[in-house]
Amino acid sequence: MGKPVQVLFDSMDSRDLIEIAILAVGIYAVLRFLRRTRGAGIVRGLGIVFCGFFLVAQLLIARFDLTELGKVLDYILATTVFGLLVIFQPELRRGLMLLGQYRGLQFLGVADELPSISKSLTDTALALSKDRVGGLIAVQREQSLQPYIETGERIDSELSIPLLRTIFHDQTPLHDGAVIVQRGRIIAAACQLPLGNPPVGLRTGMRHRAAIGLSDETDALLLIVSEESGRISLAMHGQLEIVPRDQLAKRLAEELDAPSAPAEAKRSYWNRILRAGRKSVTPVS
Ligand SMILES: Nc1ncnc2c1ncn2[C@@H]1O[C@H](COP(=O)(O)OP(=O)(O)OP(=O)(O)O)[C@@H](O)[C@H]1O
Repeated sequence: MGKPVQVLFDSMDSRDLIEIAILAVGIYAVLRFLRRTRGAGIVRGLGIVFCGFFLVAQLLIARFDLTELGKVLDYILATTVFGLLVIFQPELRRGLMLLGQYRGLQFLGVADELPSISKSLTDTALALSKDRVGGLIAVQREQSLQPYIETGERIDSELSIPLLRTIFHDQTPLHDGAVIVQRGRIIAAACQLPLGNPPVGLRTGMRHRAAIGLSDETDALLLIVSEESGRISLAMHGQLEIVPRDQLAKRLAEELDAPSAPAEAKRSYWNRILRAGRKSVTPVS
């Protein structure tokens, strides 16, 4: 066993080392990108099985010169890559979306200008709070909220304050659940969100738990208006932040209006690409 390994090392030149290094960096980047996504378990499981299988197969092919088997394995490899593209389509889409938002590409007209929605959201929340109407609005940022959109009723309308106030009015059929805002538009209402755990010592109901849950699973920003107290809160990264009314406009502008959006804008582009599939645990300041 020692001899073939020795032969292998002796036959390697600097070009092979460069190729191995590039492959290692590529595999590391893919694994980091996929870490803590819903496909991470599949990658780990399938990855170990496939690597073992291919290593043994390649050794046998080289040893016994099994060219036909080699061709079959090439087909299997191509099919596997195609299958992985299908399985990780949401993650790839998110990566491409980040690419579109990269400032360096804006001169190509790749990145779209999004309308500022913080003003409309502030006015909506203040009005709901004043009328003691409960509200829950999820604002999609980089991670797609498509699975949650599909649990509700599709709307696709401009972000209109009267429409939001109407949706959350407790006599309307769509008032139960969350509204989802995507790219500056109201995309769906009455959406069901995953429930999270409230902070220790804070008594909260389902609306706040749903906001914490989604903000823990995705990078969405959640705006919550309490029906009981009129209190306005934001949820991000699994944390709930009670926001005084006079601070709401400033906080929403900081989080949503691109030039001053602190956490996301300051993070380097490649860092964001690599972290796209992961949950952030940064506490809200
Ligand atoms: N999984 C969920 N996803 C989205 N919305 C939900 C979910 N569960 C409950 N809700 C919303 O929360 C409402 C009930 O809120 P509840 O009174 O339990 O919460 P709360 O956090 O105490 O809010 P409030 O302070 O407004 O009373 C429901 O009518 C529904 O609109």
